[in-house]
Amino acid sequence: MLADNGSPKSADKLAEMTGLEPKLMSRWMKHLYTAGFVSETGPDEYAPNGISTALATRIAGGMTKNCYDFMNHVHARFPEYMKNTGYKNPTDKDASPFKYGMGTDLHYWEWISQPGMEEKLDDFKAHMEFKTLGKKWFQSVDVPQIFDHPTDPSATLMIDIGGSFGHDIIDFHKAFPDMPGKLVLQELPATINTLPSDFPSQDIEAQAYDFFTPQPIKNAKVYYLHMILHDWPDESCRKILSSIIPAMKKGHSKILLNEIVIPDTNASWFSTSVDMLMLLCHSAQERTESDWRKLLGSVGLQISKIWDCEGNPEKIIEVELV
Ligand SMILES: C[S@@+](CC[C@H](N)C(=O)[O-])C[C@H]1O[C@@H](n2cnc3c(N)ncnc32)[C@H](O)[C@@H]1O
Repeated sequence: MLADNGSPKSADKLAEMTGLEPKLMSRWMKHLYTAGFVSETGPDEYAPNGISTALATRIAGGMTKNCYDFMNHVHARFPEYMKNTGYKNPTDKDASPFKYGMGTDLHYWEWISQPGMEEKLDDFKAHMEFKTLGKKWFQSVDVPQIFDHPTDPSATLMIDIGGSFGHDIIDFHKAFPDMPGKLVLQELPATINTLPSDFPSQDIEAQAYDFFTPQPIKNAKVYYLHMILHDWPDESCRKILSSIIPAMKKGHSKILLNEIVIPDTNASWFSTSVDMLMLLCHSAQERTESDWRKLLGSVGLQISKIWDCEGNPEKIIEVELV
């Protein structure tokens, strides 16, 4: 649809360009118009609108495919899953709606990291980039205060644990190129092994690491986890946090959780939509402030501050050893 500067095209023309049978294209385009995805410019003639133009980009298109493509199998079988599990709140990562719907024994991350899933992993990567297109967390908090005005270039400034393909830590480095200290991206080997050769390895170290194993980098200033714990039920979150705690230096190290905090009333559609996605993919959840305090307290951590991030649903939760 975007060819020739998005000029209006007949359904027949679109059929010719894509190989669809013209009658099918005509029926389809009428429906896409009623659903708000395209503009109708005449009888059986259409042009892209803002939505179709955005969906044609790698980032918005990949995000949409990641949420709906194979996940439609999970949505379709969810009522059956609920019936079989007695309509209980799913909290078992080994018996998630995803596993049931996809008919797989693999957890979401194992499934999407398999050989042959490169395109789906790329859609996931696009989804992660999409959700950080707006204002970044470090643009709406007092960064020097959080990092306690660092001065030692040989110390580890921040580790982005489960940082996907590095988009957050790369952007942080661009925003604070002169802040002293090392930056590290930690991720599963399937992701680290596919980092582009131009990954800024001189400035940011990339390390293959499973966050259920002991954190190898001790005394870092900040252990940053962006939308990690929301992928896991409480029991798994306790294991992830417990793998970091022995590496932390009391009075120095912090964990920064960049996570949704669901308010007690008037939650946003974004927060509850992501909550439903976490339920389906991982038997996991978004959390309220009291959920966070309870979870963190159960492993000997405490919240020192929650930064509102100018109303963004994703907050910065500053966490220290008790
Ligand atoms: C929801 S994504 C968040 C990615 C990134 N932090 C962001 O917010 O854009 C969760 C990430 O955790 C990574 N992950 C899952 N299991 C992991 C494990 N056991 N060890 C390390 N990373 C893991 C996934 O590969 C994925 O990139």
